[in-house]
Amino acid sequence: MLKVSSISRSFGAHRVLDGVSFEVRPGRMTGFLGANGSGKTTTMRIVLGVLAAHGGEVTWDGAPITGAVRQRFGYMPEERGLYPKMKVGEQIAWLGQLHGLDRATARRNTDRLLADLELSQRAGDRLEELSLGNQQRAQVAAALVHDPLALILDEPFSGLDPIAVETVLGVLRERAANGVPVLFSSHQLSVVEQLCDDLVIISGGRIAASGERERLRAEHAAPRFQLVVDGDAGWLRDLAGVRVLDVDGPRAVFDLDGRTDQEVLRTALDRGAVRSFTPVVPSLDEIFKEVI
Ligand SMILES: Nc1ncnc2c1ncn2[C@@H]1O[C@H](COP(=O)(O)OP(=O)(O)OP(=O)(O)O)[C@@H](O)[C@H]1O
Repeated sequence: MLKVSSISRSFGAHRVLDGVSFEVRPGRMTGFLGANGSGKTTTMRIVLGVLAAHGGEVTWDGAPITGAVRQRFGYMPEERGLYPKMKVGEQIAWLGQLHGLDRATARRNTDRLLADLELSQRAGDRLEELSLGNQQRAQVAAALVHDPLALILDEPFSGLDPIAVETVLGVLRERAANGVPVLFSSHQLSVVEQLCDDLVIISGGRIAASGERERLRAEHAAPRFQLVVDGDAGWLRDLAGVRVLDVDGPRAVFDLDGRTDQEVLRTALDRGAVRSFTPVVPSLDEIFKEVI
C-alpha cells in the first residue's frame, strides 16, 4: 500500500501542501480530485520523488520509499515525457529497458500493451504523427510497460473521447484487479465519478475528504427522496417537515426537514397509490461543492 502522511511543501512563501495524508490501496482505483492549483501535481511529484517534501513522508508497505522501489512505480507526468520524433513501439520498449526489463520482455510487454490500448497499428509511427488522443494512449503505455508496483497518473483521461476513456480504463482496471494501487488525478468530476473506487479530494493544499466513494456519498447524503404517485404530487409542498426541491406532475424530489421518510410515505399512501419512493444519492458534484 502507498501511504502519504502529513506531507507539506511550500514554494517561497506560498504553502502549496499543508499536512496532506491519504492512502492508495492495492487493487483500488483512487481518484485524486481537486480544482486547478489545489496541489495534485505537487503531491504526485513528491510521491514519485521528483520533488522533495518539506515535511511528512511517503511510505510503501510501511517503509520509506527507496530509489529501487520508486524505479518500479509507473508515472504519467502532467508534462508528458515522450519523444515526438521516436517511433511509438521502439520508444515504449526502450523505456521498459530503462526500467530494468530485458529486451525481449520489454518488446513483449510493449506489444501486449499497444494491443490492449488499440494502438498496435501505430507502433511504427513517430509519436508526433499520432492524434493527441493516441499520443495520450502511448503515454499510458509508457507508464505501464515495466509492470509497475503502483501507478501514479496525472490527468490520464483529459482530452480523451469516451471510447478512448473506456479503452484506457479497461487497461488500468486490469492492473488494479491484479493488486496494483492506481492513483489518478482529474478535475473532471463526471470521469472520476464513474471510474474510481476510492476518492481523495484536495482543496487549497489540504485534504477535504477521502475514502471509499460510496461511503463518502452516503456520509454526505442529505436525507433526500424521490416520490412518484398517481396524479399530482404538488400536495407535498404543503406538508410540514419536508422541503420540496422539485415537483413535476406525479414526481417530487424533497429533503426531509423534521419528518421521517416513513411518515411521508404513510401520508402519500393515505392519499392514493405510490409508484415509487427512493432515496436520492448525491452526485460527486454535490459532494465536491459541499467539502471544498
Ligand atoms: N515549481 C513551482 N514553483 C512555484 N509554484 C509552484 C510550482 N509548482 C506548483 N506551484 C504552485 O503550487 C500550486 C499547486 O499546483 P499544482 O500543479 O500542484 O496543482 P494541481 O492541483 O495539479 O493543478 P492543475 O489541476 O491545474 O494541474 C499552484 O498555485 C502552483 O502555481
